[in-house]
Amino acid sequence: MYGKILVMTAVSAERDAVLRGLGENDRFDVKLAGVGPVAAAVNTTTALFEAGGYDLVISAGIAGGFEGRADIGNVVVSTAIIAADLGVETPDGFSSVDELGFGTSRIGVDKLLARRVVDALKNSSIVVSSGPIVTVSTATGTAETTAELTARVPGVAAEGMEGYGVAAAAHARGLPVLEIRAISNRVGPRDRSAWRIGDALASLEAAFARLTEGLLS
Ligand SMILES: O=C(O)c1cccc(C(=O)CC[C@H]2O[C@@H](n3cnc4c(=O)[nH]cnc43)[C@H](O)[C@@H]2O)c1
Repeated sequence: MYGKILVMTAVSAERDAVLRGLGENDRFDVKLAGVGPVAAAVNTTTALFEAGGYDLVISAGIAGGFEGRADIGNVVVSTAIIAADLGVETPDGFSSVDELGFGTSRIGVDKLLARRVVDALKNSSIVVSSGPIVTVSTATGTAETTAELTARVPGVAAEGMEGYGVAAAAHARGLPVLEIRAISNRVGPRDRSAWRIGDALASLEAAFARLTEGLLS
């Protein structure tokens, strides 16, 4: 289905987990995006210029999961990639760039592709769900922001810091994009002691070990 696939992860621990999952597979390149949407957009653009011929770009890594949508250790496959803090604050609340007429904060995902990946992951021990994944420049750390995001983005499942940057770079080259995140923590009041990065990296590895079925068959 897809020939050559570029996977962008923020940090090397995520890249190594993805590579362990993929094993020997020369159809995937896994490169570092850096942390945050700007670094991700710049580094994805560079990767796409350095080596052409990609058919699909994937933003992958760990993420926060929204309560009731994705628990720690679960994997989330994006149905949309949304820059949740791209806009302005007004006395009446947040207004997105879409509402302001300055562009779009939402990059769509091929629904059939997302479904194929979810189905491939479901045939394993991985607990997988799908839904919008938001990208933020400042990770959520309060109940108030969590509630606001949940109200503003119906069905939001996970929060990361790179997806929209990777997606914008792919979109600019006319390439399809997907975000796949393994949950390390719950989105909400900051509690570093509750983070389970090891569990999330193990899920990320397991997901990429299964992924080839959904993408390449
Ligand atoms: O120290 C903290 O309280 C803290 C809270 C949220 C995120 C961080 C990071 O350092 C995240 C960096 C990295 O991990 C991804 N990630 C993981 N969980 C989340 C999250 O709940 N919200 C946003 N991003 C998250 C992110 O994509 C970055 O690559 C520290």
